[in-house]
Amino acid sequence: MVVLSSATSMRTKKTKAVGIPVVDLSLDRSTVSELIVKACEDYGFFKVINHGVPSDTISRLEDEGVRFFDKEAGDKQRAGPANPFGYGLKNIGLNGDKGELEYLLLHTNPFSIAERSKSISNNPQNFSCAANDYVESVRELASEILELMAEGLWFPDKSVFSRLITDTQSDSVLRFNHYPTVKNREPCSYKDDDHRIGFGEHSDPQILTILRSNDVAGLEICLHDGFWVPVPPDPTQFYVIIGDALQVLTNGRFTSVRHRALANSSSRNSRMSIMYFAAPPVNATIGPLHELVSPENPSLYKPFTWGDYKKAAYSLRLGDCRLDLFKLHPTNDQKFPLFS
Ligand SMILES: C=C1C[C@]23C[C@@]1(O)CC[C@H]2[C@@]12CC[C@H](O)[C@@](C)(C(=O)O1)[C@H]2[C@@H]3C(=O)O
Ligand SMILES: O=C(O)CCC(=O)C(=O)O
Ligand SMILES: [Fe+2]
Repeated sequence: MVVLSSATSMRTKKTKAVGIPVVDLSLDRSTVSELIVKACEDYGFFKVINHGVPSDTISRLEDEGVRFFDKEAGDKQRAGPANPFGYGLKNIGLNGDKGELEYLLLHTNPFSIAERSKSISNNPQNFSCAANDYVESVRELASEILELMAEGLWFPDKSVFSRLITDTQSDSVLRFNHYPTVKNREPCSYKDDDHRIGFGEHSDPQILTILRSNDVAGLEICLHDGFWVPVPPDPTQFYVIIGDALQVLTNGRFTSVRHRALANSSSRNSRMSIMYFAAPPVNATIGPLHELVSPENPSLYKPFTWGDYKKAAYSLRLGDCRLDLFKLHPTNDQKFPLFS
């Protein structure tokens, strides 16, 4: 099943009908695992339906997010500045990237959530509880999807990916992005050609991302041929984004999709998205799995720890191709020198 959308090339501005894959998790396991592998190879992105996350778990966290972003600027600033965790306004990361948004970035460790919630909410216990329940539910969903991927790739060990994110030391992150409505004539912090950018083009560094938004559009993904495809918002379902670490683990068989969020200029309502970035522990080694390496498919990346990769990500700009730093067979057009 696919949802139809239209794609625009940055250069030609041509559009074409494009189907974003939809995976129904209630179908039989072997069909689901095949569909997921195909979506990961072709798009690095898909939508899941019948995902099993309770609607009440979603709405409780959504309400907490709305309550926070509705606060006075000064109150929100008590939870900032984002360094990288906390409340951020227009500044993304530590190297000068900007976008038309405000956000909250939290580590998913329950102690860290409990500490942060004191500056986020007037009822910190409610916030912590909603965030922990949500994290637990989407972690289960992410773990199920990773097991289905391993099955679809015919790996004997079906938890080869999932155990990286279910580890108690997992470095996973929860993010709320809020894109206020900007009128087209208002000055804009970040503009790329004709686009007012909410969150600029990038790939996610982690293993995978589970994204959900309210019913306001803005997210776009980039296809292998360079066309940008708007993703129709669907508040009841989740989108899955393949991250760089999964690209490496699968030796390039799955590709991390580049995506962006356009600033919210056409809608009367503001857009809010919530992302769970599923990551391994900081000291976990990420490298191509031996099942996907052969003389015909030599290893494309040198192994690194998740900690090394995060360090590289935070030393670069949002749109940089940080995976190039870890390629084993660099080409001349690469942007960065390799680490020695
Ligand atoms: C500019 C940056 C923001 C980011 C860290 C980075 O240096 C490059 C990767 C960015 C990203 C994209 C996905 C997630 O939103 C994020 C939390 C992550 O892990 O990597 C952000 C980082 C951030 O906003 O701190
Ligand atoms: O807000 C969105 O829809 C996407 C944001 C995103 O890609 C990110 O925070 O990494
Ligand atoms: Fe992202």
